[in-house]
Amino acid sequence: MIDVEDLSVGFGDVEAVSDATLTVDRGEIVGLVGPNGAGKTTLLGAINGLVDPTDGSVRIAGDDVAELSARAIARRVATVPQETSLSFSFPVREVVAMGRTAYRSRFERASATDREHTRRAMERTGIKRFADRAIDEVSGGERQRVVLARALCQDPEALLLDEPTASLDINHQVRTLSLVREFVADGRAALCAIHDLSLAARFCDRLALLADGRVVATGSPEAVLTEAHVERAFDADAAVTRHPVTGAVDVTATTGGAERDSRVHVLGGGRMAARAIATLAEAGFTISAGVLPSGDVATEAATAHGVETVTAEPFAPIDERTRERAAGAVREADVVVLAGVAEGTNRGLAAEAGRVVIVENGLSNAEPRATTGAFDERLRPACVVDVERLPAGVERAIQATADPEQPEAAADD
Ligand SMILES: Nc1ncnc2c1ncn2[C@@H]1O[C@H](COP(=O)(O)OP(=O)(O)OP(=O)(O)O)[C@@H](O)[C@H]1O
Repeated sequence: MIDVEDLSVGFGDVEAVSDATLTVDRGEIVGLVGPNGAGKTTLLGAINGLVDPTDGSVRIAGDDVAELSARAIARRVATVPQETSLSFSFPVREVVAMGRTAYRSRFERASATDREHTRRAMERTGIKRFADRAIDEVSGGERQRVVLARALCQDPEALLLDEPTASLDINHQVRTLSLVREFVADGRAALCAIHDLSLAARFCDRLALLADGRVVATGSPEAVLTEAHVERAFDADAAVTRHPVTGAVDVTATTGGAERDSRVHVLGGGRMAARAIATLAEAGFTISAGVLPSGDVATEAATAHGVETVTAEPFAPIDERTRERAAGAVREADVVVLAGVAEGTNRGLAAEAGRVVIVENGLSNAEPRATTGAFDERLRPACVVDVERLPAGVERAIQATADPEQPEAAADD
């Protein structure tokens, strides 16, 4: 159904996907697993024709994607993207109905079939309750289900899903993947990038493990999720067992000793920074933080975890001595985590840091995603984290801080 052959995709000097070969047959879900930056999103982008390969080919049901129009691709493949923030404010119902645009001309009215597909997609994803609300007035997890409904409404032959469960509670994670199972049951196919290896093992028929743009293993979850594969691909210690309830392969990453020596400096503030501090502290890292506003939840979390913190009065100008103390901690850190939206001094400090990981509504290790205000372009080069060198434990702990529901309000300095 989906045939990817010797596919390579490059962005300038970066070869994001190298010589990847992969098939997804009718009736199966294939899980695409691998560390951040492995090339999963890029591979999905090449399959739905959004990204041009530098080499190789992609066929959907025998048709070469490079030779299909966008509309023809949309009738065959629907994508549930990782980034679900939509920059307009249509009602949920209309967002779902947009899945039908591949089937009619721009000014044509929705047919009875279109309406029936829209209704069924909303029913299956359980979003009817808020169908009349604006898309920017629903939570992150609800929005993710709306985007899945839009893809189902498109009635495609194949679904491409990029982290479809990332913002979902445990109930909706299982429901969503069960829906994908139902989707493939009648001979369609799904390829799903997914970070939760245990969920992947439970719901996918086969897995493809990607690392550094290459497919390093394919096969059954048991064959792919071995300790050796996981440790090599993710640079993490892993324990592979069987889940006591589901019986599926269960992967638990453990923090290796060397990672604990890393110094992490947290900039920003608010709940997101508080969670970054708590998770990193629990993972055993040496942490410093600030400049944080005194009285802020992040400052409270820092105090509770005995973190060395530079604080200043909220909204007051930051004096040079305070800034210099924070700058000293930033210089000493191996990794700087920008959690929540940092303005002014903190943004300047981040711009001076060698390696910065931005934590916002999810982790971005490569492309900075600012949720409010303009993004300071000076930060961009600093944000392209060298994944090879980023201690795996830092990355995992940071990911655990991602708040799926609420983009964090700015904690100004
Ligand atoms: N538009 C782009 N320009 C330059 N480099 C890019 C671009 N998009 C992705 N990359 C790079 O390509 C590589 C693969 O990125 P990709 O987003 O496909 O990884 P991923 O496996 O989906 O990661 P994640 O798990 O973090 O979502 C990374 O090194 C990334 O920095």
